[in-house]
Amino acid sequence: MDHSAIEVRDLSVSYGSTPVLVDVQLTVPVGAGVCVTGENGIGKSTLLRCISSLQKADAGEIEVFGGPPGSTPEFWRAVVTTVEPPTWYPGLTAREHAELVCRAHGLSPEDAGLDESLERFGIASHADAIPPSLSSGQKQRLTLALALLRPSKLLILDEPEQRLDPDGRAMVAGLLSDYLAGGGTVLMASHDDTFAAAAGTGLVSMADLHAAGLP
Ligand SMILES: Nc1ncnc2c1ncn2[C@@H]1O[C@H](COP(=O)(O)OP(=O)(O)OP(=O)(O)O)[C@@H](O)[C@H]1O
Repeated sequence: MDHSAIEVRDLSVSYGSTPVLVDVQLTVPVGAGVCVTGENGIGKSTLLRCISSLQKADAGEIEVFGGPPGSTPEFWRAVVTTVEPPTWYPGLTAREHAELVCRAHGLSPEDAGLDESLERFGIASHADAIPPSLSSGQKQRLTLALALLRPSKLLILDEPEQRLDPDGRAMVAGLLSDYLAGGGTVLMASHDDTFAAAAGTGLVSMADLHAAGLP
């Protein structure tokens, strides 16, 4: 049966008595790139967390590739989310983190292009450092390198451009554009319209996702 990559219907989330998402609707077809935009605090991360199954909504339905998010190993094989800040394994280097990601997905580091990836992301010279010792931008580069090193069908990225320098933003945008060209689906939140356009994603305003206007 054909289904969308993401289908969100009537999603509502409140923090205490404060509604953040009210009857939010969103459809992301397979192979599409969507960038959710909007002011700080409007609920972009909350939406991405719910779609990633990292947060329960108060009401509404979410389907990812036709099923409930987060409930099966198939979901986690298909979906990469960087919505939650990464946790690093104590004492493992950046390269060893990348090796783990490859092997967990049945790939040899050579076949996955680990060295090329570390090179492309500008972290090859820090491959033997542990991630907590990297700068914030280098940590973000490593996070995205790990996200793209493994096979997937859907990327859910919360402000992937944050902390990246202009060259880094252009490089990541190019890789996301390639990911879409290869048939992958991207849902991200961003404050950088230029980055979103370079990545090949279409802009969707968070305010417009509320069926009855903003809460
Ligand atoms: N765990 C929480 N407890 C209480 N309030 C929260 C919690 N998480 C988020 N909020 C509030 O919900 C609103 C939406 O937050 P969210 O992080 O989803 O917004 P955002 O659009 O991603 O913002 P930004 O552009 O700053 O990243 C904000 O007002 C925020 O303070």
